[in-house]
Amino acid sequence: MNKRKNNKNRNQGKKRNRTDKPYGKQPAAKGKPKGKRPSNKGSQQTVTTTCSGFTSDGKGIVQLDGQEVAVEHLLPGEKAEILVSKSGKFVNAKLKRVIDASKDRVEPPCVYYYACGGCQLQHMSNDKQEDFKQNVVDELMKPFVKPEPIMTMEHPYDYRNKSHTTFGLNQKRQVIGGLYAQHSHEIIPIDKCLIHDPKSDEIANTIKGILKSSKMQPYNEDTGQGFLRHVLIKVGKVSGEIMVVLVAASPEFKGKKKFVQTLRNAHPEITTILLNVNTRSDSMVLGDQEKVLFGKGTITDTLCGLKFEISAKSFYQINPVQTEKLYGKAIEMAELTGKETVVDAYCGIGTIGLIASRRAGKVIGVELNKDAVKDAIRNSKRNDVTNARFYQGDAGEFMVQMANRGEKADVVILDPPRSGSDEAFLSSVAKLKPKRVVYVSCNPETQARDMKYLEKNGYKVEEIQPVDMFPQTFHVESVAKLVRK
Ligand SMILES: C[S@@+](CC[C@H](N)C(=O)[O-])C[C@H]1O[C@@H](n2cnc3c(N)ncnc32)[C@H](O)[C@@H]1O
Repeated sequence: MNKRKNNKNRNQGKKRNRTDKPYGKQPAAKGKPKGKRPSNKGSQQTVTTTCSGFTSDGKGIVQLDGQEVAVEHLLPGEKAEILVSKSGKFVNAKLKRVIDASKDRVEPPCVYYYACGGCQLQHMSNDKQEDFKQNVVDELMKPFVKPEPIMTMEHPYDYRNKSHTTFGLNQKRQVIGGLYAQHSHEIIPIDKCLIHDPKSDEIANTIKGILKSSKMQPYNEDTGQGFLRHVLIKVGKVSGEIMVVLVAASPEFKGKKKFVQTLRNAHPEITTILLNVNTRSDSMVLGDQEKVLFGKGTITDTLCGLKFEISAKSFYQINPVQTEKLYGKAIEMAELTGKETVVDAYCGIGTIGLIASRRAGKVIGVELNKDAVKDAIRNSKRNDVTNARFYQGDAGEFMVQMANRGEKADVVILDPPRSGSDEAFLSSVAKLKPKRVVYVSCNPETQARDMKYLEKNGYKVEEIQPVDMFPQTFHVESVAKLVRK
């Protein structure tokens, strides 16, 4: 397995010694007068306690009045002062000061870490992150088999091929761009995110500069005024192709020509620019309306030796280095001999199915997103694949129809969203009786739930492989092989 024990990356070697000083720029320490020891203050109270374990999202657990409470940025075994506030039955606890630090604590390499919330584990050494994720998967998979050691990443930074920057005005009405703070719509101005592809941050900073020097205003969610909401950037890590999607509140793009020209002059490496119009008030980044301003409107990248065209609205795995390991394992678990009929459910742009097609008799892909299905069909042509068909629709309904028609599937590979699959899909798998099911998941919790259903309905989990697709965050990917009993 790819262990990163010898990894000399940014936060290795910066472990702190045990000390009673506060650590880094912890959020709870912000704005508090140094050295002052607050005690009871209204419903707030400072408590000294010791962390007993982790929650599944990487927070520390402390016991308060017999109740388990989660504290961000606290590590098991650490003694700390925490600020506790109570409102009815609801207890909120924030880390104020670490008194006795864990050997696993490191200085977070990102200066925005405590304000941003996009990453949750940067205060842990890479080895500890690995242990934490392994334990999360081991714990969830206890009813099945012992998971394999997690596949980690040599350089667990700069991996995201997709970035998303939000623009707004600060209190001085200056243009800012960055990420939303956790659980809020407050923009944290950020110039560089350590898990983004560095090129995408350079481009986002250029766009911020163009906004500052033009009359274009960022969109204001409260007033509904302004134009530019977000910028989505997708980078083909192998091809070097770059897509910039300007997400605006209206299709009226004044100064469009000049904006596009200025951006292209600054970044000739951009291969396509799109305008996406999002008039919605929910948290969806992209709206339905899309217009290509420059280039072909898609980018292409290479994964596992095949070329894939990717649209703005299609899903594409965000960490291609780890995706190759994940897909390699999924294909190995499928045990294809060249004859099998394979279902690639929740197939996105067809990546897994097209890679499997080289060793299968026939591939049937199903996906809800229309643009992704178009990409999948184009991708099968682009790679001269003649034994794959892709269909648009709900995977559950599609499988019900397949089962009702008495169709055959030897292997079902599924890779649903975080919410997991559904009973329609899983009960149809049980009816179709494929020899093997390969379940790829970005949420082992829903994966375990669905595998429990499959175990009750004729399958046995034989192998589980966790993969760290999202270093520095609490998220973990898992791929499992189930065989017909
Ligand atoms: C985690 S992604 C996996 C995509 C692809 N397998 C890959 O590796 O790139 C999940 C995909 O499921 C699609 N999806 C979500 N709900 C769906 C449903 N009910 N039926 C079919 N596809 C769905 C999403 O659009 C997305 O493309």
